[in-house]
Amino acid sequence: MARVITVTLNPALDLAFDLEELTLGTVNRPRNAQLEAAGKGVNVARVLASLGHHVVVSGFLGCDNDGPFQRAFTQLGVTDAFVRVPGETRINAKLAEKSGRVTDINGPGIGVDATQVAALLNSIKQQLNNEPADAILVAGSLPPGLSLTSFATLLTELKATGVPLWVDTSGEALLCAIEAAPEAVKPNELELANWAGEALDNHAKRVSATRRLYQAGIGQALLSAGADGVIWVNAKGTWQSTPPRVQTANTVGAGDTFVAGMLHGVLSQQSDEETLRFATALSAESVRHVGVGNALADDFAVLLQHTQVQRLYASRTEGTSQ
Ligand SMILES: Nc1ncnc2c1ncn2[C@@H]1O[C@H](COP(=O)(O)OP(=O)(O)OP(=O)(O)O)[C@@H](O)[C@H]1O
Ligand SMILES: O=P(O)(O)OC[C@@]1(O)O[C@H](CO)[C@@H](O)[C@@H]1O
Repeated sequence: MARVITVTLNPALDLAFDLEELTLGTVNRPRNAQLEAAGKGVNVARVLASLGHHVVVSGFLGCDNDGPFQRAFTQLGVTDAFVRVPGETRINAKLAEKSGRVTDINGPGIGVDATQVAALLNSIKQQLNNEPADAILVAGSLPPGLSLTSFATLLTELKATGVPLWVDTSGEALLCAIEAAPEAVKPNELELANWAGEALDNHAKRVSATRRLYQAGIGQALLSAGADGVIWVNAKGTWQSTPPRVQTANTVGAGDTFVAGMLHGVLSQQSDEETLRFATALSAESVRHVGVGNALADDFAVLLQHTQVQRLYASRTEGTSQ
């Protein structure tokens, strides 16, 4: 089993509401409400730990409400290396309607300063000194106070440790991450469109943009496009997957489940086809309920069977003019 350090710079307590239908400007009374320790890297850690990997969770956590995180980390059996900062970690509201539509309200998060960023880097390096890691994942948005320049420096320092660096972020932070050329990035369609400078509204454009992402120096270029599936470009070629049809209840955490599934396959030396099939099926499993995907679901073998995986090109240049 692998050892992975997940870094969530801006974690959250996710408050998931299960609504028949959201009506703006009125009192909405959900059928259920659930509060859970989350944030992208924490979600990835949940999946990796459930698959038997050793996980160190890191990032910034507010001192004043870290109880639910501590309880979750103990239950998951992950090592808590979060740097504590004064104040409260944000609470993000997730409003899921019966139709499958989800509205996210994500707070800005707790502010951090340069001293705390330096403490975080030292703490991750300390973890690496204690025991080597097979991958570092940096996931989610940047908290207030962490500038793009500091983020770029953090990524450069993490990359310099020699441990494969995976990044899943959005907006300006994604552009910054791509500049740093980590081992892997996993934008969704809108996020990659922002980098590509055009809407990725058809298959050909999605494939072409993901191949350009690979050419920009990303070893594992991964584009997720919801129910339309995934494009994956690496040194061995270009792959496409399509998830099985599932009843969508809550899509929050689907991308995180997918990233965790990919890390699991790659770090377990599974074939590319097996890796992509597993990660795609697991992320489809996750949208059927609140929370991350569960590989122990009764019908997981059926989901795997109904996940389509196809190799589009055998090398990164096949099918191009290069
Ligand atoms: N409606 C769906 N049906 C089946 N599978 C889905 C659906 N939505 C998402 N998935 C699976 O989850 C993966 C990730 O979803 P998506 O592209 O929406 O990521 P994301 O936008 O990063 O998600 P997140 O909400 O976690 O930020 C998809 O590639 C797909 O495999
Ligand atoms: O505001 P960010 O950091 O971009 O995203 C945070 C978040 O929406 O991502 C996870 C789902 O992927 C949730 O657990 C969490 O609330």
